[in-house]
This record gives sequence, C-alpha cells and structure tokens, in this order.
Amino acid sequence: MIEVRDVGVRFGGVRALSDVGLAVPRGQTCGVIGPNGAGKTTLFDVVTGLRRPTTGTVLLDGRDVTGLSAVRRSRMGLRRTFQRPQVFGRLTVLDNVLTALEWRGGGGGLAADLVGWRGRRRVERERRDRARAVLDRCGIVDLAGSYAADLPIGRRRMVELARALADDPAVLLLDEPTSGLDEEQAALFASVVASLDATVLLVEHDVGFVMAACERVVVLDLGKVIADGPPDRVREDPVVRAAYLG
Ligand SMILES: Nc1ncnc2c1ncn2[C@@H]1O[C@H](COP(=O)(O)OP(=O)(O)OP(=O)(O)O)[C@@H](O)[C@H]1O
Repeated sequence: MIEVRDVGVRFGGVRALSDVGLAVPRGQTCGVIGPNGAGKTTLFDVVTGLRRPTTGTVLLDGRDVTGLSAVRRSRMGLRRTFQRPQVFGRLTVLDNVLTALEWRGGGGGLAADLVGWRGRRRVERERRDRARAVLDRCGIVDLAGSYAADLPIGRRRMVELARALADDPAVLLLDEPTSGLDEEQAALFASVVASLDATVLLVEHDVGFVMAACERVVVLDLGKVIADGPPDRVREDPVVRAAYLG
C-alpha cells in the first residue's frame, strides 16, 4: 500500500504540491494525470524517495518512509521505471533481468564459484528459469540474447519492466510508461500491469491509456488533487474537463 498524507512541496515561491492526500491499497492500479506543471513528477519523486516533501508524510505498507532514501525504499520492495528507460546497454536482455535477481544473494558467492558448489548451480538455474518466464510474460523472450543497447526504445521499456517485475515487487511506480510504445506494445504493457498483484502508481500523459489501464484515476492540477475515482467518473467530471481545456 502507498499512502501520502497532507504532502506539500515548495520550490521557492512555487507550490508544486499542496495538501495532497492519496492512499492506494494493495493490488490497485492507480493512474495520475494532469496538465503540464500539475505536480505529477514531483508526487512521483516524493513517493520513490528522490525528493523529501516540505510537509506531510509518505507511508509504504503502513510504515513511515518520509525520511528514508530511495535505496532503502527499494529494499522494501518498491520498484520504478523511468521516463527514459534505464537498462544496462552492454548486457543482454536476459542478463539485465538476472542482475535484478542477484541482489538478494543466496548463491554462495565467490567461494561457491571456486568449488563449483552444486547449490550454486541450482540457484543459477532457477534464476535463469525465472528470468525467462518474466521475459516471456513481457513478450520479449525471443530477445533474451540481444544486447539491450541495440533495441528500439519500446523494447527497452519492456526490458526495464521485466527487470522491475523480476522479484515480485510489492509496489511498482511507472513514469510515462507508454512513451515510445506503439499501440500493440502499449496494450501488452497494460495487460501485464493488470495481471500484477503489486500496488501500481503510474504517471502518464496518454490519458486514453490511463483510462483503459487503471482502475482508479487521480487528477492533479496546480499541485492539488482535483478528482479521484474510477475512469468513467473522472472522464465526465466537469472540473477535470475545465482543467484540461484551460
Ligand atoms: N526543481 C524544481 N525547481 C523549481 N521548480 C520546480 C522544480 N521541479 C518542478 N518545479 C515546478 O513545480 C511545478 C510542478 O512540476 P512537475 O514537474 O511536478 O509537474 P508535472 O505535472 O510533472 O509536469 P509535466 O507534465 O510538464 O512533466 C511546476 O510549476 C514546475 O515548474
């Protein structure tokens, strides 16, 4: 579960966020939309831990994480993707996903490598199987041996998603996930996200995608939440229409 309570962020005289409250329960996919400058990126940064709010509190699964770094939050099971997909270009697609599975250890380390420990080989095999299963789910298992740097942006985005999903994240934050995806890839992306148990918060300019992929939509305007509800209701909301049409 993600919760932000009374969050405010100021940049000098600019109030990027004012008294923002939002609780996304476990397993829900919540989209955040809003006109340029509405505060979407700032909210995202506050949840991931890249920015400390000026006021208010951020909780992950009920624990106050306002003072915790992004790294500490990632150890609690928070994963994120970036507007410009972050992948290891010089690694293969399979190795990109394997790196996401290595950090917990459990393979016995260097000593196990030196003596060819059998347990190590079993852990390796299980990780490879798991990585391939995630790639399959993301529609890129045929690219397992390709170098990530050689892929077009839409495919790199799927590699980044596969990495984020590799160890079953509790919380997933997606920053502009459809940019660079064609319609078919965006539909696949939406169906993968819909199949997750994780709590998902996504920030996106493509309002159509958000309305189709999210069970709940939050609209920000000038740093405030102006609407929050199921896509159908938000779409018809006169306040939202006014904010978008100016
Ligand atoms: N580092 C910063 N320093 C000063 N002002 C900032 C900074 N980051 C954001 N702002 C301001 O805070 C407000 C919210 O910006 P933010 O980037 O969160 O909006 P956004 O909804 O993500 O916009 P966009 O859709 O254009 O990416 C804007 O007025 C912006 O100019």
